Amino acid sequence: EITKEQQALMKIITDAYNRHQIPQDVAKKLLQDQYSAEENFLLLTEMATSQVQVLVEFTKNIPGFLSLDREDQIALLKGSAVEAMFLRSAQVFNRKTPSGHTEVLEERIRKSGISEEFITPMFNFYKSIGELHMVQEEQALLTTVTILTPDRPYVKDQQAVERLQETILDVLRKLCVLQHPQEPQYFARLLGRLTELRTLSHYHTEMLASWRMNDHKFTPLLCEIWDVQ
Ligand SMILES: CC(C)c1onc(-c2c(Cl)cccc2Cl)c1COc1ccc(-c2ccc3c(C(=O)O)csc3c2)cc1
Repeated sequence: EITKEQQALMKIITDAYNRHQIPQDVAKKLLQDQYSAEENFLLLTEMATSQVQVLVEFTKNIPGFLSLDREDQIALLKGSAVEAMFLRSAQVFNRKTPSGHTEVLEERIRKSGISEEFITPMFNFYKSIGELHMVQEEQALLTTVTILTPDRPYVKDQQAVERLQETILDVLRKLCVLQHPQEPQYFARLLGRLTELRTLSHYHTEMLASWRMNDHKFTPLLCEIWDVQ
C-alpha cells in the first residue's frame, strides 16, 4: 500500500496542480461573444500562453525537478507542454460543474482553423479521458508522469529523469488500485492515454504548420516553447 512518504509526495503534487490554474479572468474571456475563426484563434492563443505559464510554475513544485540539469528542465517542458495542455483541456471538457467553459471551449477549438483530420482524434481523446473518471490526484500524477518523460528530444541525463518518473509511476499505480479496485487494468488504461498523447502531439506539430501557413501569429512564449518563427 501507499507509504507515508508517497502520501506526502502525492499531496505536494496534487496541491500544486490545483493551485496553479489559468486565472479566472483569463478563462472568462472564452465566454465573450465574438466567434470568428480569427477571434477564436486569438483567444485559444491567450489560453495556451497562460496555460504554459501555469505549467512552468507547477513543474517547479515537482520534487526533484529543480535538481535536474537546467537544460534538461527546459527540454522536458518543451517536450511535454502540448501533452500537458491536452490533459488540462481534457479536464475542462470533463468537468461536471457548469462553468460554461466546456461548450465555448469546444466551439472555439472546432472553429479556429484546425482541420477536421485533427479535430476528430482530439475530441476522441477528450472523450476517452472523460470515460476514465480520474480523481484529481490521478490527474495531477498523470500530468507529472507526462512531464517527466525521459526520452524527450535533447534530454542529456535520461537516467535522472527516469528515476523521478518511476517514483511517480509507483505512487500512481498504487493509487489506481486503491481508487478502482474493481478494475485491475485501470493503471494500464491510464498509461495507454500517454501513448495517445504522443500521437496528438505529432498532429499538433502539423496543426501549427497549417496555422502558420495562414499567417497566424503566436506569442513569444509559445514560439519559444514550440520552436516556431
Ligand atoms: C496557440 C493556440 C491556438 C493553441 O494551439 N494548440 C492548442 C491546443 C489545443 Cl487547440 C488543444 C489541446 C492542446 C493545445 Cl496546446 C491551442 C489552444 O490551447 C489551449 C490550452 C489550454 C486551454 C485551457 C486550459 C485550462 C482552462 C481552464 C481551467 O483550467 O479552469 C478554463 S478554460 C481553459 C482553457 C485551452 C486551449
